[in-house]
Amino acid sequence: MTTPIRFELIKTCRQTGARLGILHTPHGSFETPMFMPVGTLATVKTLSPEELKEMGAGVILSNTYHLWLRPGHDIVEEAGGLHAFMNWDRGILTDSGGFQVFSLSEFRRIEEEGVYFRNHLNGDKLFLSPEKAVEIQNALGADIIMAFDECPPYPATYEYMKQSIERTSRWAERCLKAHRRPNEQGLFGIVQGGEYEELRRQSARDLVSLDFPGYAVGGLSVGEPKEVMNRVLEFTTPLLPADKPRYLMGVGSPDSLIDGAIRGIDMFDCVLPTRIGRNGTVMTSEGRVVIKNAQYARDFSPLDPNCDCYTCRNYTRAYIRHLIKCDETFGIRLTSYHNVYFLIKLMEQVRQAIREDRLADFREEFFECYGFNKP
Ligand SMILES: CCNc1nc2cc3[nH]c(NC)nc3cc2c(=O)[nH]1
Repeated sequence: MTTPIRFELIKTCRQTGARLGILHTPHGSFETPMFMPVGTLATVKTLSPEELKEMGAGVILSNTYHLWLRPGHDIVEEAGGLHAFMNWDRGILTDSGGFQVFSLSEFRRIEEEGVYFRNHLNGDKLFLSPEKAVEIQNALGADIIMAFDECPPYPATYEYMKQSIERTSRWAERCLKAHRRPNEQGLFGIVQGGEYEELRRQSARDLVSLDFPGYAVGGLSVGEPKEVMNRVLEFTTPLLPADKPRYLMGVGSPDSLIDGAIRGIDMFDCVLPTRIGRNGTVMTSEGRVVIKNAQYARDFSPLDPNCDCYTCRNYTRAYIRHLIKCDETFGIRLTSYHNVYFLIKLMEQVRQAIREDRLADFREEFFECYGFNKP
């Protein structure tokens, strides 16, 4: 079977072990480590495909659960798939809906066959199974689709986690069997196991034996301390094939992106840049700026003096503060544009540091400048 997703390992950073790679997809090839902007409802909120392209976005995410409910995967399929529907001709990854079921719907019942829960919009009873999640993603047509898994809450007992990962492995096999378009869409397995090394090993062993074209590390960025995430990555990524892409779901903040790349992660996604952008918080090379603060009322400097994005080249903190205070839509467009640009450019700097075998030095400099604590 010709897999549509291929990971090309270019080099490994001598200082940290981080990887520089190229992710080849049916909609283009993109360097890794990469940050993938999230476009839950088939749009990266407030930004156009042209703006995403000009800032260098390669792969963006859309959300199976949400698109299943609205507009319905049948309408997207009729449009010719997500790329045609949203006029995006680069890479698209869809998640499988599992996470939303666990995070959006308080009522739910998990059975072997799948999950029973309620539509978060109107309370209707719903059912998602590995087969249904793959059917929806086959209709949406993303280049990378995700297995249907359970992302247990943090913390979870060893006993609960063990039976959960064993079911997630059985679900992963059912996803592979249900996948109708393996030559056009790469199905990634999701490793679970919480903070338990033995369970991460068991989950990774099960999934690697099924030979997926790529693997995600799931069950993280769910409220655990950063040290726990880093420790889990340290003993999980080495269990995954070096010639396959590794995707850390739901991450993240600038420091977590750097620390994840150092621990062998190639792909990241997070709603952070557009979500905090909508309430007027921006990431800058000197730390976070909450633009509504009175201190910026007469500050005619750019959001970030070291940024060359459209927002920072053309508008001042005072002006953007004014727009946000007045609830002017253009304001959140400017903050969202800058935040997505910031993370995409951060990954460019990470890739350059890997080329120069100095990612640990870069981490030091960035943390110093950004104001993160050292360890
Ligand atoms: C593809 C659906 N499955 C799936 N999505 C996830 C999405 C996440 N998003 C975050 N933090 C914001 N952690 C996540 C974990 C998972 C996970 O373990 N599984």
